[in-house]
Amino acid sequence: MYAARRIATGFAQRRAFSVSAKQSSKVTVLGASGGIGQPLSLLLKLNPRVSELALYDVRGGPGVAADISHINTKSTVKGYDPTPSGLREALTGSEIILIPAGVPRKPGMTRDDLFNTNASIVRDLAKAAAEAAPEANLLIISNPVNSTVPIAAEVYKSVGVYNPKRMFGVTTLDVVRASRFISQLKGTDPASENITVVGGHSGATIVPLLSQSGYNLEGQQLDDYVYRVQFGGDEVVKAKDGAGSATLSMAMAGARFAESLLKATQGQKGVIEPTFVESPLYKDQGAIFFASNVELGPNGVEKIYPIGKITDYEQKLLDVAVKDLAGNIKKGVDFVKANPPK
Ligand SMILES: NC(=O)C1=CN([C@@H]2O[C@H](COP(=O)(O)OP(=O)(O)OC[C@H]3O[C@@H](n4cnc5c(N)ncnc54)[C@H](O)[C@@H]3O)[C@@H](O)[C@H]2O)C=CC1
Ligand SMILES: O=C([O-])CC(=O)C(=O)O
Repeated sequence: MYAARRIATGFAQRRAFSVSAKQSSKVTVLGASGGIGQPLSLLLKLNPRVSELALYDVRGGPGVAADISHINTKSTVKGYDPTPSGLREALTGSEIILIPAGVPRKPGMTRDDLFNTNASIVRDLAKAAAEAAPEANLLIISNPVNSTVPIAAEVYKSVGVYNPKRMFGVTTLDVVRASRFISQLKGTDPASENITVVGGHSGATIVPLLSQSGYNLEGQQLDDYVYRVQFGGDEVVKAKDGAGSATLSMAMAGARFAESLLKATQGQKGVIEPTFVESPLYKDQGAIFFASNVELGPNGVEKIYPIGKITDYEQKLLDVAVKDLAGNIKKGVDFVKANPPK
């Protein structure tokens, strides 16, 4: 299965790789019993780069861990009780912390409608992570990502341990969708597609840069493609009809991003993934965080790539995205200022 996933990873390093640096890593999932948390934990258990898997949730963490622990791969798996000490133990010594904790959308909702519930969940989990594992890489999946990442950053600042190189919003699903959708239009192999998607992770803030992959869709076909990438999440929300949003494709995307980070922390060079990080690219317009291609390294963010050459059409999309993003980011920052973690 992992071999198949590696092939499906557009950014995968294709050359043979001999692991030179450390090969063991503790990975923690907060929200491990959820729709994303369970398949994500399963995929992490199948990843030989993970040596220890810590599963925490406000309900059901130990059960999911017991189940996954029977899979015959080497890593150890432990579920933790939903107590402050359980959370602390799950986090201590962790190198990568993934947070898919929080409520998903129902039809008719935007991701921003999740803010009221998920902002405080992410704030409190980020506080625990900042205290128990300040050096770990924090990968935030909980929506609205455009605001939850700034929330976590503010919390880390309040604890005095913020390192922008180690805080990531997971936007990989947008790239996965962009690659799949173009392959459906063009009859290509989706595993070979590598569409750059920049901006943020909701609606108009998601900007696929199709021209950079040499594609030249026009008119309605281009509009439809862009809309599908921007609102791909809504397709799933509508189809699930009240039972949540994307979970399985998100688990794949989260596992892919974690795998890339593990490769980079374990010594591999040239690992590039798009991700939402503190970024200089549109800082002057208030978008302190921005998703673009990022080279990962042993210390997290190694290099943030510039946007590069884009069409006028893409520039217009980008202008809208940056404006929306600035508002989403400010909302997250203001939330922590008004409601600091306890
Ligand atoms: N970044 C992205 O591309 C995507 C993000 N998402 C987001 O991921 C989040 C999770 O989605 P699902 O897994 O479908 O939801 P879910 O409701 O199935 O699972 C969420 C889990 O979080 C747990 N939880 C809630 N509060 C917690 C806390 N304080 N500590 C630990 N665990 C806690 C719940 O018990 C539950 O098991 C949502 O906010 C959703 O919008 C979903 C798809 C894609
Ligand atoms: O649409 C949602 O609410 C979940 C999500 O972020 C996605 O599927 O991209």
